Amino acid sequence: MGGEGEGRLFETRVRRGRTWYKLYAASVCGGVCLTWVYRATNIPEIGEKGRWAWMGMLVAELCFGFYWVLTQSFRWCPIYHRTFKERLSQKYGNELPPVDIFVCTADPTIEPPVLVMNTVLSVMAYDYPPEKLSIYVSDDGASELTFYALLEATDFVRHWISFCKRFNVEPRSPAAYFSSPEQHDLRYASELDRIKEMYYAMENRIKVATDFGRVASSVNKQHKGFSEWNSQITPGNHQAIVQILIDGRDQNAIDIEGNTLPTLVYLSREKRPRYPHNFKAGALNALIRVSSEISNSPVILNVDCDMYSNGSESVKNAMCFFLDEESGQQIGYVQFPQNFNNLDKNNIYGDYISIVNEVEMPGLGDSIYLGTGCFHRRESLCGCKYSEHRRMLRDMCNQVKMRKPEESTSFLEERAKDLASCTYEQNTNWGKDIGIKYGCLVEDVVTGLSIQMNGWRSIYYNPSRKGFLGISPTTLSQLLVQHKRWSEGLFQTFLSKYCPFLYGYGKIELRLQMSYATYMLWAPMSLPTLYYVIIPSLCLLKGIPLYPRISSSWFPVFVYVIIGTQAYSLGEALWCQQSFRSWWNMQRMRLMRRTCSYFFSLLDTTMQSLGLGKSSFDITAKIADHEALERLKKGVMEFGSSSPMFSVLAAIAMLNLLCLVASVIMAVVREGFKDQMALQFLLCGMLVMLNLPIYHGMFLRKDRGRLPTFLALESCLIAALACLLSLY
Ligand SMILES: O=c1ccn([C@@H]2O[C@H](COP(=O)(O)OP(=O)(O)O[C@H]3O[C@H](CO)[C@@H](O)[C@H](O)[C@H]3O)[C@@H](O)[C@H]2O)c(=O)[nH]1
Ligand SMILES: [Mn+2]
Repeated sequence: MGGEGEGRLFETRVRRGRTWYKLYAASVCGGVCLTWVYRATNIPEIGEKGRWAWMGMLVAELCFGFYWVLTQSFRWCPIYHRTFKERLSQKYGNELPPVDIFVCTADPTIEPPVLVMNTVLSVMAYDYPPEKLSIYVSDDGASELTFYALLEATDFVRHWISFCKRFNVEPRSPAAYFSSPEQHDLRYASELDRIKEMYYAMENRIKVATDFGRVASSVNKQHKGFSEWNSQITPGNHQAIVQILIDGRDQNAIDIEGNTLPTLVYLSREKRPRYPHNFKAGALNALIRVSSEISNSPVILNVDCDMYSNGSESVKNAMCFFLDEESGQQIGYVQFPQNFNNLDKNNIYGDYISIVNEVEMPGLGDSIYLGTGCFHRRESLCGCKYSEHRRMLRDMCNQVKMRKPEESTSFLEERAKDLASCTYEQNTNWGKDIGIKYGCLVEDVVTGLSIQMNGWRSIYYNPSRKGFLGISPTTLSQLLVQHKRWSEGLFQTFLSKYCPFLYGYGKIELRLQMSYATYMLWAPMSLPTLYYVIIPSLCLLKGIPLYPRISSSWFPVFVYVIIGTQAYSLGEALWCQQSFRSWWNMQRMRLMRRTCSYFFSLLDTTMQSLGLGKSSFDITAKIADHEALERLKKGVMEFGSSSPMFSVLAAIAMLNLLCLVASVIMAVVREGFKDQMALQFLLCGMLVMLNLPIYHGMFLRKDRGRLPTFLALESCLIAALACLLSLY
């Protein structure tokens, strides 16, 4: 898309070394085909032992093979973008288009107001003309504590913005900056102390209120906005609340150096029990409408409340794409990667975001919309088709917020409330053709896909300084629940009219269709995985061979496929600056996600298609208790609660342990080691190794994060029963 040339604001490069990769991929592909041939030609005769098990293996391996082909879409032709910010300032100076920034929050207990406020402060301090920034906070929790935190921020930000700009500090979330190891410059030590003190005093006031559960009555009088809260308000039942906390058009809204401040708006859309609120998608759509009334900027950035801005140049970077004269017109959105600042160094929860960011996403050509850290052109989000666009973005560069005489702040607020009412969307196309799509747990992915279908291109941009940092789950059950929600949403999308192969056919590249499908098929891939972690082990116990013997000429084929794919994935992890241990943990978590999250989401999807049950958006917690954090630091997995998912995990772990131990005993006591069992033995052994933290959590640990005792008993029982049943 981007290219050489003086005037270009960005360039696009293709990664080198692809020929080697293609040779490798072709050889693995050949290997996989050969394993299929072996399976198909060696099925035991009718009446022979293991005929069914064998056929199941064939089906599972066919699934794995096809899935592997899908994953090649990422690796075939990865591209990278680079922006030229100097040229942007040469060309446009401060004449840049205005930007609306949306921050979503939904629950003051699991998303603490201080966290939300830090995210808001970080985006208010962007290195961008402040009069062109408007920040909108959507609070689905309708919490006066969140409102209070923002109110506090309106004062602090006057100092913070000028501090950031004078000393060019990064990152610009105060909490993150004060705790970052980045060397603070001694030249401004006294200023730093002063602003730190101011921040912590404010943080303390907010925390006191948060602990108390509501704001003090003295604070209550400080702002008219508090009058919206009365004892009847609950998150699910309240009127629309819109408060313009800072009006950028107001002459008095200035920082301590006299520069204009960005606009800041608090919004809590109306909610009533009888009206579906459509979770985050509904919140974003209300934001789109409310912002169109107040600032109506042509570019929109949306972030989750935990995703603070870590790089103050992100807006300018995004503009390099939108304002590029050759291809900028067609770009519908620019997605920055998700990154996390709370990953432990051993990576016990096998976070693979680095692989996604460095390897998979660059391979798409375009980008998937990931729900946070994404800049949209307003038109693309509002359902306009690419060819229909009229105004060029660069013509909007001079658009500044002008106060029309009749538009007082309270007048705007009243108008905005109508747009945020729960009846507004009735009999409209909101959630269908306009705005974020409804009815899907991964509203972001579907919305991105439909923007691409409307003819817009998209950019995945991964700068070396990470643009955004958020919080990833810190307990195993949080993580599994989050993945369940994703895989459920993704699979439902695959089954819906948005299936990339049908919906996207002829409209987006095959490679992109395949990449979408790779994620959307997580849920059904749980079945072959479950088969593979149960049946070969049971067959090992029973003495039914499922793989070629060591002396067979098929043996090297299997070994090549196994070692080839594993070594490659290790190489990829190392290339992404992960350690061996981190890679090993990723393998474990991949297994757990597949056998638990994906399996449960498959079950739920099936139930729903039978008309039983309904999916819900379980918000990911952004806090953890102190003890649990200590364990995380030590690299110990947190089980804690007893979720049904853990029963499956534990049962599979016990089953493999039993099969391994029993087969070792039998080999020693009875017939000696059979060489046709070698690969099965290896597989079972590997599974036991991967499951070590589960045995540890069941039998050895005493802390509160261990697996509950009854779960240990239950899993032993199930595993023993399965073994006995398979023997007879
Ligand atoms: O009714 C709701 C539910 C959630 N949210 C907000 O949505 C964001 C994402 O929720 P979170 O529970 O943190 O989701 P994640 O597990 O982090 O979700 C990832 O996946 C989602 C799609 O499932 C995307 O929308 C998110 O941007 C992406 O970070 C948060 O800011 C929430 O406050 C709302 O505003 N209203
Ligand atoms: Mn999140």
